[in-house]
Amino acid sequence: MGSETARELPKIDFSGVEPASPGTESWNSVRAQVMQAMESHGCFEAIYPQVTPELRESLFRTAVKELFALPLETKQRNIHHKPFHGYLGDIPALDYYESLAIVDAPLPHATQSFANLMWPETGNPTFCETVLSFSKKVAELEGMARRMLMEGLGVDKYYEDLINSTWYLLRFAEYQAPAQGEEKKLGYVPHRDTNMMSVVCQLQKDGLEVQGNDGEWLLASPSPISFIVLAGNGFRAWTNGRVGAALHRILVGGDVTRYSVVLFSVPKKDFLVEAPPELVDEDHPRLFEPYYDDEFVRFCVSEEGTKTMDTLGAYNELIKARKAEA
Ligand SMILES: O=C(O)CCC(=O)C(=O)O
Ligand SMILES: [Fe+2]
Repeated sequence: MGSETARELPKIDFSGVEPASPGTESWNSVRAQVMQAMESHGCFEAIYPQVTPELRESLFRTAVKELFALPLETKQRNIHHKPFHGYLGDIPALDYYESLAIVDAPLPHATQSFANLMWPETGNPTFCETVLSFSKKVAELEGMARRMLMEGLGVDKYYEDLINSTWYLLRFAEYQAPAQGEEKKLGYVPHRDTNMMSVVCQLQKDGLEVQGNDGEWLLASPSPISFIVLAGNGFRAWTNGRVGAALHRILVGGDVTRYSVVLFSVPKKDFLVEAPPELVDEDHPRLFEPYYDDEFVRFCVSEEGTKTMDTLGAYNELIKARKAEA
């Protein structure tokens, strides 16, 4: 016994907790599970029926479908100056992958201007309504998980500051099925997210895999009411390594095209990612030099950054070397 259970991601039920309920018994019990899962795996599966299966269905069957069916030139209007914040397609090593992103998705004007760009004649009100209610609810889940972790680490006094210093990016991705009969292919290379936390929603059961501590890949298999919550390098740095960033990848196989919608919490441009003093002491020396997310992302897409699996570690060495030179 045990071994099969241990191969699954920790599963945590958020159905009884609400953003306004810190301190309740159910909040505290979920918080203990979140702490344990994040410290051991850097991720967990969240059961979260607050996003109903109906909302998920309309997101994937209507909004996402309509979006990817647009002509390539239209999708390419989704431009953003920061790498990985706009349209992505035709990327070497990501042969099956295409994606679009909305910066500040939970804000009505941001989703509306994205829709105006994609559907200039109508602004697609149904798309906006679905995407807005989805991203607002998922942002609440991210906020609760982040708050619980901060409480668990004794640094929740920074919660409001941190929420005000991050914004949300919503990314829609399509992974083409490889030719029929072929074996599974890498849809997205193994990586750790650069941002604070990511919440993955997928319609199909498989695709996303997370590396366990023993190096084995664990298949995430969320249900129609669950999500995968992953800690990224931003949160790893901010928590001085108390929370590890989950290494993950996407495998695609069979003849079903995979779709995902992921909400990322991202440090704002002027926010210095730096562990608070409460998380640094003799037993926990400071692991990472303070940095700005934009510069870290630029490093991650550079030749040097793409050569390493531990982007944060390599970037940190670079900052230290630059400081020593100065
Ligand atoms: O598409 C997914 O499910 C996740 C992709 C991913 O890991 C990412 O965009 O960082
Ligand atoms: Fe990722």
